[in-house]
Amino acid sequence: MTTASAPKSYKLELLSAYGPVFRDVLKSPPRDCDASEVPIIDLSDIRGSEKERRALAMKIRDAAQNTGFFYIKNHGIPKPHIDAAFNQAQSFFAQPVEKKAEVSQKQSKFFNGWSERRETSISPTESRDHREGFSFRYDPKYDPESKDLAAIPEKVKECLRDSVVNYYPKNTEAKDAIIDVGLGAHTDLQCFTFLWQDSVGGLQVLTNDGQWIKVPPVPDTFVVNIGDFLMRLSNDRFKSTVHRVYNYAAEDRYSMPFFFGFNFDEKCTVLPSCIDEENPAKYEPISCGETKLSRHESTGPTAPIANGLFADDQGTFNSTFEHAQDPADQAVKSAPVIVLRELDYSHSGGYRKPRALTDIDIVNAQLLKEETAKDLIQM
Ligand SMILES: O=C(O)CCC(=O)C(=O)O
Ligand SMILES: [Fe+2]
Repeated sequence: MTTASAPKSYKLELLSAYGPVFRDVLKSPPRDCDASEVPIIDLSDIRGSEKERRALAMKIRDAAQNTGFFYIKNHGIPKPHIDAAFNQAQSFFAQPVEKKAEVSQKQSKFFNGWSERRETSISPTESRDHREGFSFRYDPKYDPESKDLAAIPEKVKECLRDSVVNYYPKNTEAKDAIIDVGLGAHTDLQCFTFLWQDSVGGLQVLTNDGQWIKVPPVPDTFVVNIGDFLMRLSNDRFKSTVHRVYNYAAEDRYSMPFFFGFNFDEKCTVLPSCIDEENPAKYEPISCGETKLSRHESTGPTAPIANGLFADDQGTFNSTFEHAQDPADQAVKSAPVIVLRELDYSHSGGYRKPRALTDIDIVNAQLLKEETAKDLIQM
C-alpha cells in the first residue's frame, strides 16, 4: 500500500495593495541566515570620499535587490538614545492594561496608540498577533530636543516617519509547543524600515525559495528592510520581503521599528529611471493614504477571525486554512458552526476592503457542511 506523503509546503496568504497574494512556504523549520542573505553593512564610509560612498551605495543596492534585508553598523545613532527609548518602551508596557487602554489605538483616526495582545491579525493565514504595540508618528514640533528644521530638505519634510514599539511577551509554553505568532507574516508598507531589536531574537524572513530564515540580533546594529512602496517605486528592483516574529524564548522581547515613507496624501508612482522598453511600469500610481488605510482595516480589530475562508468574486468559498488556532475562534467549539466576521469584501480599486461587519453562521447559511466546520474548528 502506498501512503501519500505529507505536503512539503503550505500556502501563505499575504495582504497587498491589490488584495490577497499567496506564497508557497516550506514546512521545514526556520534555519539561520548567512552573510550572503543578510549582510552586515558598515556605514562608516557614508561621509568618505566619492569612491567610498559609491562602494557603500553598491553594497546597499545589492542587498536591497537580493533579500531586501541587511544590518547596518556604525549608523551614528548614539547608544544612550537607543537605551533611553528601550527603557521607555519597557516602562510603558509594564503598566496595567487599564492605563494602556487610555491611549488605545481604537480611539485614533490615524492608527496611533496602543494595540493590545491579539488585537491585530496581520497575517490571514496565521494566528492573531501575540504582541502589544504602541504606534506613533515623529513630529519635530513635539521633539523635546529642538531641531534645526531648516536643515531638513523640503522633499524629506513631506515624508512620513512612523514608529512602533513592539512587545512580545515571553513564551510560557513548552519549548516545542505550537505557539501563536508574535507578529504574523507581512511586508512593510512604506519605503524602508530601520528596526532595532533587543538581544532575545525571533525575527524570521522568507527567502525566494519559501524558506523561513532567522535574522538574529547583532549587537550595535539596526536591521534595514525594503517596504512595498520602495518596491513599487523601483519597479520591483528592490525587494519588499516577507517577515514575521515568533518569540519562543522564556524572556520578553522588545523591538522598535521606524518606518520611513510617504505622507497620507502622496501618490506612489514608478520612477522613470526604473522603466525602459524591456521593463515597462508594472504598477499604476496608488494613493499612499488609501493603501495604508486599507491595510489597517484588514489587519486591525475587525480583521476576519476565521481567516483564510473568504468568498471570491463569484461568491465561492476558498479554503486556504493553515491554522485556526485562535482561542476566540475555538470558543465556538461547542456548536457546529464557525462564525465568520467581515466576510464581505469589495475589490474596488484593487484593494481588499471590508464592506460590512457581519457575523454569519456559515453552517446555517448552508455555506459549509457541519462535518467540515467541525474539522476546521478542531484544526
Ligand atoms: O519585531 C520585529 O523584529 C519586527 C517588527 C516588524 O516587522 C514590524 O513592526 O513591522
Ligand atoms: Fe515588519
